[in-house]
Amino acid sequence: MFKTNQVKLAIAPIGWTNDDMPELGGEVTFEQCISEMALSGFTGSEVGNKYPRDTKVLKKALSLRGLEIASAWFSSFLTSKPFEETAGAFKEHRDFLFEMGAKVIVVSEQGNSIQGQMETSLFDHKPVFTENEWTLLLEGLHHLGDLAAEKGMKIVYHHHMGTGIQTTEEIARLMTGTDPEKVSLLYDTGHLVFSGEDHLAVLSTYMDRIHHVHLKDVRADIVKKVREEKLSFLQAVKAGVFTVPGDGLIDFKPVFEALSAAEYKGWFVVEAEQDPAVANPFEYAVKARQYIREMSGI
Ligand SMILES: O=C1C[C@@H](O)[C@H](O)[C@@H](O)C1=O
Ligand SMILES: [Co+2]
Repeated sequence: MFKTNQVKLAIAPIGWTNDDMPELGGEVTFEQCISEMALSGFTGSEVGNKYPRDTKVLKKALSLRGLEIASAWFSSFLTSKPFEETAGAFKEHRDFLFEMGAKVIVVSEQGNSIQGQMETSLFDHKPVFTENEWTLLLEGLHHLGDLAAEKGMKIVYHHHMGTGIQTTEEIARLMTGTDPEKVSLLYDTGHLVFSGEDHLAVLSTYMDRIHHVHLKDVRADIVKKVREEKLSFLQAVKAGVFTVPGDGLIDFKPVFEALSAAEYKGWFVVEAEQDPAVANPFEYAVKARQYIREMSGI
């Protein structure tokens, strides 16, 4: 299906230690995490809070295990703080990723976000941007795209539950309001399906803007529970709303077929945050690796 030199397969450390709730997997070491990633057959990783920030140290630890850095998350506050604050932090993050050899930078707007609030009902209190916030966001993203281009890199925008860019309509406004040369899209199956969006329609509509993919599956019974019990995003994660591809309700075959037909080039990142005390991350990484091989040939 895919040409093997055009796509690569990574896994995010969030299944081992969760940066949004560091108590989940707090006891798991950096070495255990990256060793298990390599042992389960992945060749890349995103960056977690236990990863050394010294690029020489990090490169050595990763190359010993045949791993590369695919990208890393960046929280922008374009709608809620002066642009200079986001720009300063972004440049530092960009330079770190550039040094690590990554080509794309994951950006998600966290102004007014409720994703980090433990008690806020996800489906009742999702932020909706005002016109002024839309302007700040779109202009700010163009500037971040320019800063990324200084290093030959791209920003890939991460739509996310509990933020101002979650639904199909919000993604559409973001895509039509930004220059494709400056702002690309990160496609995250789990967030779209959790939100109730048609993930295949989003994929086909924005295929030419998608330059990074997060592969996450969703447990249908937990989505129902989150809606009925008005849980927050973090409570949903703790309850097990996300899992690895092949373990939830999403059929990944059409996702891979569409991306392969469009000759997608870049990283696929398995990203399935759940409580490592309940879902052993190594076991789930092996399960994901096997399912992806069966579904895509990667
Ligand atoms: O890419 C991601 C990074 C996490 O911090 C986030 O909460 C998760 O859900 C996600 O998709
Ligand atoms: Co993601």
